[in-house]
Amino acid sequence: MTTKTLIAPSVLSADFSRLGDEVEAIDRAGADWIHLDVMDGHFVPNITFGPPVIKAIRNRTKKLFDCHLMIAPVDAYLAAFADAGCDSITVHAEAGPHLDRSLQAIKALGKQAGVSLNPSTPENVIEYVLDRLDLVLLMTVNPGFGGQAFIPAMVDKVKRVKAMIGERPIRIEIDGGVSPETAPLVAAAGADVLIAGAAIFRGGGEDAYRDNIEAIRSAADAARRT
Ligand SMILES: O=C(CO)[C@@H](O)[C@H](O)COP(=O)(O)O
Repeated sequence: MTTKTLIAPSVLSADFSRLGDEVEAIDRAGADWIHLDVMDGHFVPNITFGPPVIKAIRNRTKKLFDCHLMIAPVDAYLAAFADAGCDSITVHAEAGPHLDRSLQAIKALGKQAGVSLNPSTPENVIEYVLDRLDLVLLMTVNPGFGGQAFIPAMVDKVKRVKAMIGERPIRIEIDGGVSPETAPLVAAAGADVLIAGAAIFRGGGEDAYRDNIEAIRSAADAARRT
């Protein structure tokens, strides 16, 4: 959809003891969006943070807060995440029970609506909700943890989703194992937004984050041009 690849650092790999400072650092380092991984210890085998933490860091940047809800059930919590300052809210198709209802609720809250698919979930589950979507987040690792290896079979899925979307203004986001080595694969297949945690939050500071963001972006943009 976009001509330039957008980079969304996942704060899952940030230093949580200095989360507000880390958000400011990735903002200054060139992040396009700030990716927030919310995990409940039920839908995924890890627990992170919820609306109070998001609200506490909201005033540290003006960049888009891209909220990825790995929680089930989800509908009862959508308003709290909207109120906390999330700009886009993505729910998992697998979290259920009613994906179409969840997407309608997100739009009614005035937020961008996204759906995420685990690696094993076929893309056809989004066929009948495409017209409610602003983004599709394709997991390229199994959700729950940062620093896992990219699953190469997902490149074909990116191509299939790109074809399904057609001319609709829906962004494809990629999440898991994104690095300068894997970014070209998904960018060439049709990805618009690359989420990365471990590959950005290494080196421990703003200058390293800037280099890491630029390395992913330039590798992706070069692949898009070829
Ligand atoms: O949603 C998730 C994990 O469930 C991701 O956002 C990861 O946090 C990406 O981390 P890296 O694989 O880039 O380290």
